[in-house]
Amino acid sequence: MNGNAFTRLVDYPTALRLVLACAAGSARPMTRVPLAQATGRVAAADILATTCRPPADISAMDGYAFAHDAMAAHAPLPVAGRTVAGDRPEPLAPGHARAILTGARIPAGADCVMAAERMAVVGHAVAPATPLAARGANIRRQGEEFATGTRLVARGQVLDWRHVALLAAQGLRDVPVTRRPRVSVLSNGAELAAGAASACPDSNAPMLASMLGAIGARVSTHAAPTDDVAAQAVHLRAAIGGADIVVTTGGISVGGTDHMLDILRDMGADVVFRGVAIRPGRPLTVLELGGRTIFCLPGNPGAAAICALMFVRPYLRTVMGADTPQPAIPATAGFTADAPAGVTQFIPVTLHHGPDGACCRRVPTVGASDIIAFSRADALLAVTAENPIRAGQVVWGMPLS
Ligand SMILES: Nc1nc2c(c(=O)[nH]1)N[C@H]1C(S)=C(S)[C@@H](COP(=O)(O)OP(=O)(O)OC[C@H]3O[C@@H](n4cnc5c(N)ncnc54)[C@H](O)[C@@H]3O)O[C@H]1N2
Ligand code: MOO
Repeated sequence: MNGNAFTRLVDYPTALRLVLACAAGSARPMTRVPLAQATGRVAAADILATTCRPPADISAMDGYAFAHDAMAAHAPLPVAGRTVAGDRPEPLAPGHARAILTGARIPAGADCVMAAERMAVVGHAVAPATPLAARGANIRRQGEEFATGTRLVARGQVLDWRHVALLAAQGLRDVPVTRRPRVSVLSNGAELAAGAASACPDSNAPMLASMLGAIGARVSTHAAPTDDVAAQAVHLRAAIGGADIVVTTGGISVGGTDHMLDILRDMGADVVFRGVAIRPGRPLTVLELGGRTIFCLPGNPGAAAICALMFVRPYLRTVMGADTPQPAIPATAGFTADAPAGVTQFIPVTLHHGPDGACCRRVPTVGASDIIAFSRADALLAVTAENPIRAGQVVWGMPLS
């Protein structure tokens, strides 16, 4: 044992608040990316419409445009020309109709469109075959969808196909986004050395690279496959160099080979908190060093996953400027669960379609070392002594992917 015992655990809400406070001081600078690469990136500025939509009055139908009064009084009207999408049409000659296609600008002088299948063609003229449509019918008015100056995308929006469509329709080719934070992931422990007597493949680094890369981080992975303090310090320094954020796993508990905290303290890091009242994941320790936040996650893969999901992921979203919260999914609990006093317990669940909407079932887990439970689960639930889960109650699942 060493002098790094978990003497003052912070509770989960406090730990999350402290982590997000660290993130608040390190907002990312801006860059521009082509729309095709914008999915998952965070808008770095509000984007306002430079043109309204539709940009002019346009036809909603393939058919005929005409002046309502003229058609009411003098049908059939002779057809003069055709207007298609992309044209700038000549004004309509008085007393005439114009063949028009969907999306085409309405010629000046026309104030009504009827679909072709509702019109009778009489020689070179057209007349309604059904009751005459109302004045203004089948015309999409200029700006009816949005006006010039409308905010199309808010700063902090996580971009997806919906925003890509909107921005592309404005003729934009790229979009201002926050830069991707560089995250160094470092796995610690002599058991990770290929030649170890009882070698343990490193699953934490690939897991974290996958999880954090998926939300936009640029992740590099490092290994300190040793329990030697000096050697671990060398690997840690290499991981810190060039990174905005460092995430280590292993070597953060109180065992004789758990050196991360001592090494970081020797480097001058300030401890933000040491240990959180969560299960699994209690050893999570967060420090700040030279403007970087350093997350020391427990080595147990299940515990490392929970700490990354519940702390590193929201931290990165905040650093990237995302202001939309991670969506949570409501579901009816199909089970009962309690937690000990003073602890937030995270339990994996599956989500199903039930008779009254989504319902969830508990996934069996052997605890912090478990790596298969998450692959069978869809979401995590938080349980406390004050907020136990009772069968039939609506709970909010935090998605795992
Ligand atoms: N006396 C105490 N012992 C422990 C405590 C405690 O409070 N007092 N806390 C326990 C808890 S909770 C956890 S979680 C673990 C965390 O310990 P460490 O963060 O120091 O992790 P290690 O001991 O290095 O490794 C734990 C476990 O995970 C495996 N591991 C490590 N790295 C990887 C990796 N990259 N890929 C896959 N698996 C990895 C490692 O082989 C160990 O089996 O401490 C408890 N002990
Ligand atoms: O809290 Mo540890 O992370 O359970 O095994």
